[in-house]
Amino acid sequence: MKSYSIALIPGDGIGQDVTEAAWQVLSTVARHSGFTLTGTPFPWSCAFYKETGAMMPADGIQTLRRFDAILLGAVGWPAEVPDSISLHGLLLPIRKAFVQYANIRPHRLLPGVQGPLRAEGFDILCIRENTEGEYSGAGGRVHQGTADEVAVETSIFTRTGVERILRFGFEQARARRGKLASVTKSNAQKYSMVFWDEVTRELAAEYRDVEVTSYHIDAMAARMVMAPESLDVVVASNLFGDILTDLGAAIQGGLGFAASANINPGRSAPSMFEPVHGSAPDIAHLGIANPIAAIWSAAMMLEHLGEAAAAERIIAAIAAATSAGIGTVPGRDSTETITAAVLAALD
Ligand SMILES: NC(=O)c1ccc[n+]([C@@H]2O[C@H](COP(=O)([O-])OP(=O)(O)OC[C@H]3O[C@@H](n4cnc5c(N)ncnc54)[C@H](O)[C@@H]3O)[C@@H](O)[C@H]2O)c1
Ligand SMILES: O=C(O)[C@H](O)[C@@H](O)C(=O)O
Ligand SMILES: [K+]
Ligand SMILES: [Mn+2]
Repeated sequence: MKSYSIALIPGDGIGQDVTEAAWQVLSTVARHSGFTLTGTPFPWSCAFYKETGAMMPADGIQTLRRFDAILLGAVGWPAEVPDSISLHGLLLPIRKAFVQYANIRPHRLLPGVQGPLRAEGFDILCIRENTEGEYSGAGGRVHQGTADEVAVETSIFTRTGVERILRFGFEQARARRGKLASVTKSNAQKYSMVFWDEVTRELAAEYRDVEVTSYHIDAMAARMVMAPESLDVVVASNLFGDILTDLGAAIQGGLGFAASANINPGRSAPSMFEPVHGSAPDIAHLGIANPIAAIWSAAMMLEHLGEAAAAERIIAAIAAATSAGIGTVPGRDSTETITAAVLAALD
């Protein structure tokens, strides 16, 4: 029997609630599908930071490397640890060290879910560059606390990084409806984003079957609201992709529905699967977090591991639950009720 070893990092706040739900679903689907999953939990989080002074141990990356995949909840507890420390201490080092350069985030309405838009038939795949750009962490501060204070933070765009994410986008578009939207702000950012547009045009010559259009980020934000059906695959830099995918989550009914996969396409290291949302301190441990985003992310993990049929079973079970009206009204159904409905649909 095939067996997969999964590193579980529930993290903070509702990350813990939804990872528990996703693991229940994974365990059930594995039982029905003829493979085994072994989960090894890691308590790396803001609480761990408070105890040890680090978000993960010094050999954390080395420890994770031997797993087939990582399932993560959310990282951040801003009341106690600055977000810049928690993000740069756990999530970003994993994405970078494991070359998870493609952050894939699907945005579509599940059956029974009423989004805020009149549009219903959209099916967007956002692909966010996940290792460099605005998240490079290159910068510094001088004269801190004085009137002469200076803060600099430089975006870094490399040909390797830009080309590989665009190529990934073209490939996804080719496998879907053949349309790629490349998002920049090359009117204002005249070096990095002009470079991104140039590489887009270079690759377009190789992918003549894909219809590629370049948009500015501001226009894309409006388009996702006004004409989401006009979009297929959307590829963007790290920060632009981050922002657009919370917008994507909003048009699909909320952050409780938005799944994501941090993929290492070359498979030289494990990929990581997590909902788009954060630790939601406002609802943490109240038992009302929507686990669907995390469960959908778990399905993306199975698909990546080669268990496509089991992944489809999970997506179908989520759809069965939402079709029956479970989890479709924000805040109404408990995490437990929604999880139970998905589990029941798997049986
Ligand atoms: N990838 C990650 O781990 C990740 C992502 C985003 C934010 N964060 C961190 O999480 C913390 C909180 O950030 P934030 O408040 O900006 O964003 P957030 O995504 O945690 O929450 C935004 C809003 O959406 C709601 N929400 C989010 N997920 C939900 C769910 N599953 N069900 C129901 N409602 C849900 C929250 O209650 C909140 O009102 C910060 O520390 C931030 O840095 C981490
Ligand atoms: O990448 C980020 O900015 C955060 O982890 C989070 O907002 C996300 O979208 O993953
Ligand atoms: K998350
Ligand atoms: Mn985000």
